[in-house]
Amino acid sequence: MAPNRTSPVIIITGTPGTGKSTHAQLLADESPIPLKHINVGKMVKEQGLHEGYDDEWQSFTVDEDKLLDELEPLAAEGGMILDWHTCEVFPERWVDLVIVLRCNHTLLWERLEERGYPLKKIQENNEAEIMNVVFDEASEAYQPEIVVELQSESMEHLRGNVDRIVAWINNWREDQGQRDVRQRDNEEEQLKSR
Ligand SMILES: Nc1ncnc2c1ncn2[C@@H]1O[C@H](COP(=O)(O)OP(=O)(O)O)[C@@H](O)[C@H]1O
Repeated sequence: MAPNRTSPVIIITGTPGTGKSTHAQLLADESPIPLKHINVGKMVKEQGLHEGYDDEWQSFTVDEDKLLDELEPLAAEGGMILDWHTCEVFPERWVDLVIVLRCNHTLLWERLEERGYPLKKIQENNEAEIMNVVFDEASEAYQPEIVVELQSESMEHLRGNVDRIVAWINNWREDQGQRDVRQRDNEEEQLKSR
């Protein structure tokens, strides 16, 4: 956790179609403190943070250095939801909570088909979901206690997940407040003992 952040940085990740943007938007609307929803894929495209378009995969090849430079000041400030299908590029020091959304693969297939993805892209993503690719990546990149897996198959899941994250934000603020008080007390003690 960065020492001076007054608002957390939350990653919402998962295979495409698991519900990242839907969760991030609702969370941004309902969070007790302002959180900026950053759809990283959209940002890469709109701000040209890429090395070109890959026709085979129908997606942009991300320039990670450019992306991280762009996000660094926002991460330092805090108060942000990073919505992306991958997460291990973000430095550990940036991140307070990682939500990995999960979805039954039959349902995921339908969602991606509805989105008009080519068959190859649907198959690739479906396989990634079955093989736990995003969860494994998140678990390798961050401390296990900040990585939380949540099902995203129904509106009840969506509602419950956002409520849980809001409760987590309230706890985080409380912990942060207590830490600030302890830090102030320590500083006062040190001044007195000089
Ligand atoms: N928990 C959920 N219950 C029902 N439908 C959902 C849920 N999460 C997402 N969806 C639907 O699935 C589709 C993909 O969601 P989206 O948020 O765009 O996924 P992602 O950002 O992970 O690609 C959308 O049509 C959305 O309405």
